[in-house]
Amino acid sequence: MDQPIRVIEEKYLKKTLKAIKTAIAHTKAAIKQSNKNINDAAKGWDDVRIKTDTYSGIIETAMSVRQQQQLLAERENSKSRSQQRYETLVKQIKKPYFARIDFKEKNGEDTPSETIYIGLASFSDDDNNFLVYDWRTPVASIYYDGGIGDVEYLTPAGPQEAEVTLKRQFEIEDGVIVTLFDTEEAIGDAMLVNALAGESSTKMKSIVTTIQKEQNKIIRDTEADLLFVQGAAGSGKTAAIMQRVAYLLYRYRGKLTSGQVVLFSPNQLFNDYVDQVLPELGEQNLVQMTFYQYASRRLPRFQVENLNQRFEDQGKNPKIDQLMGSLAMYQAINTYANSLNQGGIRLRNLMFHGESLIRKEKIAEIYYHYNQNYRLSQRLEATQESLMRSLRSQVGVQIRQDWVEEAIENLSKQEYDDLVGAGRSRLGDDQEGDAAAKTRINQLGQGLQEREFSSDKAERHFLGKQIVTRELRPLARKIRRAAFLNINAQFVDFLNQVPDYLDLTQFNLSVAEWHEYVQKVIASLKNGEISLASATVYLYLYDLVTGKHGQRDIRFLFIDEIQDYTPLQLAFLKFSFPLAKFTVLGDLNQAIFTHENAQDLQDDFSQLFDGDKVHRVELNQTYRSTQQITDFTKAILKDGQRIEAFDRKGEKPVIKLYADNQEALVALRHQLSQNQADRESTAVITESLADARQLTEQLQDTDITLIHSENQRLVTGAIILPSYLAKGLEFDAVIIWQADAQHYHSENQRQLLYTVASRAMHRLTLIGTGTMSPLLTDLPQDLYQEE
Ligand SMILES: Nc1ncnc2c1ncn2[C@@H]1O[C@H](COP(=O)(O)OP(=O)(O)OP(=O)(O)O)[C@@H](O)[C@H]1O
Repeated sequence: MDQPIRVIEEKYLKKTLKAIKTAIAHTKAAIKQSNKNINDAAKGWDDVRIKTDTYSGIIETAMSVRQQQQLLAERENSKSRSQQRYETLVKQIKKPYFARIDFKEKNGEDTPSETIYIGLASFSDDDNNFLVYDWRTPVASIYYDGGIGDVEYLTPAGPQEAEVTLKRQFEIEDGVIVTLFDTEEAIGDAMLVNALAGESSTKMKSIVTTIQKEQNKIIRDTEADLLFVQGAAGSGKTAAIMQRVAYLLYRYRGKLTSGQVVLFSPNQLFNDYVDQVLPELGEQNLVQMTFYQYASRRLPRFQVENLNQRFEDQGKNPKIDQLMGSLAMYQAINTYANSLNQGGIRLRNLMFHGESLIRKEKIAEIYYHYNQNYRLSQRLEATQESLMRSLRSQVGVQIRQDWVEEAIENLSKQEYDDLVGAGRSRLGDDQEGDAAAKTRINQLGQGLQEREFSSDKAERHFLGKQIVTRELRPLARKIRRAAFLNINAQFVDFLNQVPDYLDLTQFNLSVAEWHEYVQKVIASLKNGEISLASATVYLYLYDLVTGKHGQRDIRFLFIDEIQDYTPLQLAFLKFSFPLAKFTVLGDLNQAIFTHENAQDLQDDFSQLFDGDKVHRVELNQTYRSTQQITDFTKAILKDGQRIEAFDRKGEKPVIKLYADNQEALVALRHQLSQNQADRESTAVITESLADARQLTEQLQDTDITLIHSENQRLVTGAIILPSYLAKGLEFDAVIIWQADAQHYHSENQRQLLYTVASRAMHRLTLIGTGTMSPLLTDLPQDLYQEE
């Protein structure tokens, strides 16, 4: 029986490979032709005649330059399309598909059975026969959603029922079928076991061949405005969202580009870890950033609190942390900003040559003389226009001032030439083809000639005007950038007024405690430092005052490790990306920053969306770790019962406690060599960065790399890293350093311990001194070995 199946399949593969080969040859020829077309088009530059004598000549020149540019762009586009296709085909010829399904559509009629093959991308031959279907096509969903029998899958026209009669999985390497087997399940366990058997790597891989049904739901959801995924550590949240991005880019191809999809990730290391998945799936990478980067980029004058500082500082005043990140704070900012329509805007004088040219009182008068119905953004815009008018009228005033006379006297030859036009850049010099440049050329006439003046007075007037305009330009820029708003003062004013805008007692805070905190914030602002919590308040207030509406071009926003965000941060992101559909993923049990507050997060955030458009998916099956490690880590949690381990056997986690640090270090060295001998790549995870640094010192003579900053690269081989940098990553073997009562003693660290322990795929060792951490003493003893 086996033989004929293999023969049939080999025949189909041969036919497919042959067609792909032909397509490769065609595409190669197309690329060659495109290159030739581009060269031909480039020659067209020789025919573009530059005429600058007359205005119509200039326009004619600009038009032919533009035409020429368009022609080239079209040909470049066509080349890059062919090149992309070529790259896909080259991948396809190695592994054209990974599955086959035979099914009948159930639509009341007696439809014939269909066979389709599923691969990374679709492939059709010259006669438009689809030999392979992209895994993202609606029909391919059948493969992921069920076993043999009836399945329902979603098409753009609505749900469709089908009866599946065969599911076959393939492993094809370099165009050769290595294995093939039929399965009755959704995704055969054998395939999954195989996929999970590999070793950890510094780069995440795609899971396209073994996507699970629950994950498929996440990947293909296009209805939700907010898709909330709660999933245990290692349940494939990150893997699923990378697939989802690839799916969305396919589903909305032509309308959606990878630049319109943004992922907020826990740290830079994580960005580095996942950056191969999309290229592997034949798509371009999305925009990835951390909240810290987002805030820092927008606040270049401040040193925003980084991951390490945030980790070390947390919990100093949990009540304040909770208040600063709450939705009550979000509301307070809204109400406060609204009140600025009546009064209270903080402004700066507009300074010119060391004196205030337009005083802030005057600006305030302008700002508030507009209609009551004006919104803050309109008020600001109208004020800017009015200030620009005042500035323009200043030209006539300033031109008569002594400083202008002096400036004219002191002009060097070069400055003079610059002002009167000689040596100024001309159309084409800087590729600038805008109307202003054309007009300038038109006015200046041809060549590097100087302007002629009818009299000394006219010359003086001309020069004076040029000088004053030049000097006033920075001020004009300030007005356009609304730099007359004193946003620092506004922020502090808001903080001072917080007790009037929200109920401090709800957060168990007294007014005195609050003001003490505000003083600290002011002191750090003076040092140019701002916490992440304050930065969020600051930016939101700034956006409301300046009437910013966020980035409207972003269509999909992903937030990984959402439990580390505050409700305010999320509300702010919703405001900042108003047209984006949100996919947020997290594990409330891994809340290493927000702790128990994370539990309310889901509800808080959902409030901001239309209830019908909020979808929730829970992933409880874990894939990363062996059964023994998952059973151990889930027992660390108080309510980890729902987490299900994947049936993959391994060693039990080992807890090793020693009398002193010296002995513990000896054991650590021993474990490191053992792991190395067993080819298990190891991460030694410490609680803090200081601990990681100290340990690295102590292991100086060992081949081990300290990962101290998120901007580093992950390397192969043994590494040491602090807990907060391990988020989202995984390693063959993990050693938790100082896993003892002295270091992991507080209930607050339970989630941290769970997070770090759940990074291990095959081997978990906990090494400490003294007594066992109280977070572990309650664990059933059969879940671990003690040494
Ligand atoms: N369907 C699947 N097929 C094969 N491997 C899978 C599948 N789902 C998840 N995995 C693997 O399981 C591991 C954990 O996945 P991932 O990192 O996405 O989990 P996570 O939920 O984001 O975890 P954490 O919250 O701990 O960061 C990865 O190695 C991933 O490739």
